[in-house]
Amino acid sequence: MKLTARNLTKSYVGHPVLDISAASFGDHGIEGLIGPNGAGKSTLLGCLTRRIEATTGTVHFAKNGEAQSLMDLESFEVARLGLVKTNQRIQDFESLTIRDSLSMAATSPARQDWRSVWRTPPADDALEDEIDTLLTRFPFSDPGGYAKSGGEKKLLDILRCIIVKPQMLLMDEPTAGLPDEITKDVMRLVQEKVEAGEMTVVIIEHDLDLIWSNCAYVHFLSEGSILFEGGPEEVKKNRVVAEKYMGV
Ligand SMILES: Nc1ncnc2c1ncn2[C@@H]1O[C@H](COP(=O)(O)OP(=O)(O)OP(=O)(O)O)[C@@H](O)[C@H]1O
Repeated sequence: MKLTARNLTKSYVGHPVLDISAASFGDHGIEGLIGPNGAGKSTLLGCLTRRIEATTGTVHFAKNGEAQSLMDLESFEVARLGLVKTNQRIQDFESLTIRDSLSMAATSPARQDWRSVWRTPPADDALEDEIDTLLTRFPFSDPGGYAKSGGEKKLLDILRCIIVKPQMLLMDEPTAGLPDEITKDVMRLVQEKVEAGEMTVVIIEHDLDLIWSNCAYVHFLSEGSILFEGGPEEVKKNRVVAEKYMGV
């Protein structure tokens, strides 16, 4: 699957924050999207998934060689197509237990407003097994109850996005608020899914070690535009990236 954007811009009250002439994601397994604070990374992912209305431009999502414009879709319809984004901000999970939250995500991939869901989702043996496996691999302090800390809510958000079985997963700062060990386990799970050909991934992250060690391709965004793209070694050595981001 491939996600492409053309002439994509976003302005807030006449102030431009995004200006992408062309961008393409999905050819490299795990891709990184890096850049300074305020560069427009979250805005770009928001525009790609229709959570943010772009000022101009087009976004297409191609599956099996057939490209579909996303511009007339609501964000939940984009998720239904298999393009799913984690949340930078931690959502309120107080209305659903961890198990129900995972179960609901898996059975209702199109549903975006999880807080509006109150009923208990239907049981399914294979799904229950999958949830058991995830909860063994990622232990919560109260696995039969609710996600408690900010880190647990963040982890649950990521696991819900993965259990949906997206074609492409967009991760906005997955390490923020997560202990190092959990981050490593999450990245191992993501690597497994990517290597199995189940999904591709785009990661926004300021932890550059995570980017260099996981991403096969990196997009560098600065002041709303993609200034450089390439393999991690090329990006590390690039003069513009070094000057604008790494303070060299
Ligand atoms: N709703 C909004 N109204 C006005 N300006 C906004 C809004 N959302 C974002 N911006 C501005 O758009 C610019 C890009 O923000 P964005 O969050 O996309 O950057 P980012 O690269 O993800 O930054 P960070 O790495 O700090 O998360 C920033 O200058 C930000 O202040």
